[in-house]
Parts: sequence; C-alpha cells; structure tokens
Amino acid sequence: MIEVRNAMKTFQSETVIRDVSLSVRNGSIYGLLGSNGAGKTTLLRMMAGILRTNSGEMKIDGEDIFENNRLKETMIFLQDDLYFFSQYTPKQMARFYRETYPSWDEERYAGMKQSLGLDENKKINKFSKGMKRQVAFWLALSAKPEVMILDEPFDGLDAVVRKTIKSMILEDVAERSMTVIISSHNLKEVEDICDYIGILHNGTILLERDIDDLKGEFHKVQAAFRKGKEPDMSPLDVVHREKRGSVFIYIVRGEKDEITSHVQAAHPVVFDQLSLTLEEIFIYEMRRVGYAKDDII
Ligand SMILES: Nc1ncnc2c1ncn2[C@@H]1O[C@H](COP(=O)(O)OP(=O)(O)OP(=O)(O)O)[C@@H](O)[C@H]1O
Repeated sequence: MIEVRNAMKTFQSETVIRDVSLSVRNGSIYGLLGSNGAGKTTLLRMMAGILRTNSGEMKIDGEDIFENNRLKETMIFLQDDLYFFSQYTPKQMARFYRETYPSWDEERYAGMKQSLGLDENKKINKFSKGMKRQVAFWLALSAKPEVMILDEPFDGLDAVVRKTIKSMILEDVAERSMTVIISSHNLKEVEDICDYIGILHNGTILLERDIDDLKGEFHKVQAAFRKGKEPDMSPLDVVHREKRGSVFIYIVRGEKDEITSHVQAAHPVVFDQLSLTLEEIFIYEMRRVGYAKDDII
C-alpha cells in the first residue's frame, strides 16, 4: 500500500502540493489526472522518493520512501522527459538494471527484445523519441518492479507498441500484484487501464474514487418534451442543466433507474440516458472549480 498523508511541497515561496492525502492499494492501477501545472509530476517525484516533502508522510507498506535504497530496488519511475545514459546501449543499460533490481527477469528482457525488434547494441541517443520510450519500458518491465510510477508514459508510442506494453502492465498487475500509478492527459487511456483515479488541481486532490463507482454515480440525460414543457426536475440531484434547441441535457447524480423513471413519467418525446465518460467527469469537475468555463459537456 502506498500512503500519502498531508503532503506539502513548496518551491521557493510557491506551494505546489498542499495537504495531499491519498492511498494506492497493492495490485491496483491509480490514474493521477489534473490540469496543466496542477502538481502531478511534483507529486510523482515525491512518491518516487526523489523529492523530499516539506511536511507530511510518503510511505510504502509503512516505510518512508524518501532516499530509501531498499524500496528503490523495488520501484521504477518513468519520467516525462526520459533521462537516460544516452551514450549507452540498451544492452549496457540492462547490465546496470540487472545489478540494481534483484527481480530482474532475463527471459522477459530477451522476449521483449524480439517483440520490440530493437537493436540492443545501438546507442540510445541514436534512437527516435518513441523508440527511446520503448527502451525505457523494455528495461522497466524486465526489472519486474513491485511499484511502477509512470508520468505521461505512452506519449510518442505507436498504437501497436502501446497495446503490447499496456497488456504487459496489466499482466504484471494481475499475476504478481504490481502497483501502478499513471499520470496522463489521455483520459481514454486512463479509463481503459486504471481502476482508481485521483484528480489534482492547484496542488490539492479534488476527487478520488474507484472508476466504476464514479462512472455509475453520474448520468447524462438528453430529453425533449412535448411543446418544450420541461418537467419539475427538483426531486433529482441535477448538477448541470443546459438546453440545446429543443433538447434538454442534464448531468444527474444518483441511481440510474430512479432517474429513468422520473424522466419517463413526463412522457418525453426523446429520451436518452448515458454514463459519463471519464473525460466528461473530468471537465465537469474542472468547471465546478472554475477552471473550465464554457458549456463543454
Ligand atoms: N523545480 C521546480 N522549481 C520551482 N517550481 C517548480 C519546480 N518543479 C515544478 N514547479 C512548479 O510546480 C507547479 C506544478 O508543476 P508540475 O510539473 O508538478 O505540474 P504538472 O501537473 O505535472 O503539469 P503538466 O500537466 O503541465 O505537466 C508548476 O507551477 C511548476 O512551475
């Protein structure tokens, strides 16, 4: 279990992370979402033990993360801008990883060499941007860490490699309870892979929830009524309402059946009820805090 309790981080006089608490269960995939500059990378660097918190706690299974060498042997942090010993080849890097990570898996390294088809004797700085990211995953997945922290991990990867890597991550989560934290702006991807999400804004967590519970909690209703006569919606928890032509669009929090029967009772001429996508929930939450201003849902 990764536990963050009341974490604060200040750079010079700017507070970037304020009183953040969250927990990530072993064997789960946690998606960290947020606006630009929200503090995601900073929080991930703190969780990876690279940055010290000003106050608060960062622990894995009860042990402090910061500068903890034993824990570092069990975790991998793939940064947004990949830092590599770029004069080295994947083969030379593999030697370094083999010595650093006790759980290094030679068989997986060889298997991925075949499936990715990369030359292990070519200097990393000679690879393309996407290929460098492939090398990073090649090494990271071969190290078989207990915890993987990924900052915008799939940027620049083609669809085929993306799928291969995502299935390997899911396999490691299912088979050996690897714990994964992913920060990404690609909400479709987060929705596909993560089971838990946290939304960070201005250094604080706005919302943290199991993704299925979250999606089951909000519903989008589109309805049109005879002569444009809108029924009384006040018995429902309508968190957003807008009108486009003759169609009313509502975002309603609550039980799907209850919402359906309330709207159906008004005999709508058009009625459609959909779950919100993660992107819509994210935009709705951002509107709630004044970040997104237009009616964009
Ligand atoms: N080393 C640093 N020194 C000073 N300020 C920093 C430093 N690192 C980050 N910041 C500031 O912290 C804030 C959060 O930055 P961070 O990179 O964590 O955001 P982010 O959520 O990852 O953003 P993005 O989605 O745009 O990548 C920004 O205002 C940034 O300028």
